[in-house]
Amino acid sequence: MSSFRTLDDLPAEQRVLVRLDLNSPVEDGVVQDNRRFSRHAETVAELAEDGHRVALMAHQGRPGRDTFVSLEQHADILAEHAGADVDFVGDTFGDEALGAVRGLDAGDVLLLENTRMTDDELPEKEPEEHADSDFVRTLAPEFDAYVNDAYSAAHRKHASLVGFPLRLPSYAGRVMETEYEANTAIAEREFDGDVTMVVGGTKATDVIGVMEALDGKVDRFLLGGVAGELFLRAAGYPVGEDVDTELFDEQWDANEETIRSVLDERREQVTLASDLAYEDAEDERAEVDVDDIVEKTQAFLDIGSGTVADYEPAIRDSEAVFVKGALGVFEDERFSVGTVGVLEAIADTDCFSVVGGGDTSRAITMYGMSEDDFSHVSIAGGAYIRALTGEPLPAVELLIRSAEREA
Ligand SMILES: Nc1ncnc2c1ncn2[C@@H]1O[C@H](COP(=O)(O)OP(=O)(O)OP(=O)(O)O)[C@@H](O)[C@H]1O
Ligand SMILES: O=C(O)[C@H](O)COP(=O)(O)O
Repeated sequence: MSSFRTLDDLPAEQRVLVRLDLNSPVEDGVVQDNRRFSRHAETVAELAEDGHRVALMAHQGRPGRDTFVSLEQHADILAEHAGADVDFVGDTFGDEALGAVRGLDAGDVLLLENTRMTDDELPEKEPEEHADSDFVRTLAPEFDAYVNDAYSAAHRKHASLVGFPLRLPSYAGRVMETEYEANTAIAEREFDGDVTMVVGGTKATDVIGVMEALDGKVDRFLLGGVAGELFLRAAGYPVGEDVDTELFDEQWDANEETIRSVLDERREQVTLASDLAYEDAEDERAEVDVDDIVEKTQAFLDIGSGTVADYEPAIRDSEAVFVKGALGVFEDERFSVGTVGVLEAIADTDCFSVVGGGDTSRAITMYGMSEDDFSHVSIAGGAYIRALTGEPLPAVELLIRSAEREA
């Protein structure tokens, strides 16, 4: 299906420059382990075991943010998952980095410093301009091949993602390969039965855009989270407004027209929550039917159990289910009923299933579900959204161009 080359095509004994996406939550300066490490570790271990000399590039945070830190801790976490040593050099492409790269032996792995610490990385430029930057022109001649495994950053036109494939024969890593195939399935594959999309989370603008773009590809949308409340508002219920939050009003203004047109044109495809959950005066979970809500006086933090029961048969009857966004604030166990109930219903079927979004996929681990019960659990956020809508990903395009050039 994909028209880029993969590690199966990589010649032996290469000096490989590999782009990973290890961008992670950072709490009080401590980098938090997550799925991105365990997934990329497989690509890294394979390259090392095959005897290549491996230099890794990755980014963390953005300049000016608390999460903008060195990759020193990332090297240790990655090493643990890969079961191999991962050396670290605190330099991106200066003399220190070049010295460490030249010192690599077969099977060695080295992580270079945060790519966003060089000024050449971040400007959104055309690939040709990036390929001409000092960063790319200095590092590329040290390598025989470039491997991009950073599917979750593939929507960015940054030097380490789009510059190197113009200078080196380029290949997709294992994460890139699997993510690409699973996430484009909704746009590319024909399913015999119904395709269902579960839509929730806080980024309503993103998911409403997906709903609009997937007209014709999805038979049924099951709604929750912020988008779910905005749709209820459009359907005439007194919800979907901010009460001590900043999640609703702005996104309502930005999306009201689209929401109304989706409801007007495709009402039968959109299933709205029939009940919602909130925190009562005793700090317990309480539920209310949407028909009984007179005024929104406090936040709704989950879909209700009646809604979960409505959604389960729809999931059971589906051929494919795609998830984007959690149906409630699942991080608080009291409000995990919707997200966990729907994920468990998906896990119980043998439909083709993809769970996307960094936050949402965390619920699988948090509540003891097994990743193996889903066809694919994506580690991508923005790139997943773009894949669902069929928008091309610049870094993937460059891998395809490299394959065409070398053919
Ligand atoms: N009703 C709600 N009110 C407030 N927050 C909610 C509600 N429902 C879900 N959430 C929150 O949505 C978050 C997940 O949504 P988000 O839009 O970030 O999606 P994601 O696709 O998982 O992540 P990302 O795109 O960041 O990788 C969860 O952390 C959850 O707490
Ligand atoms: O975490 C992500 O979604 C990717 O690494 C992209 O990061 P960015 O949004 O800071 O470019």
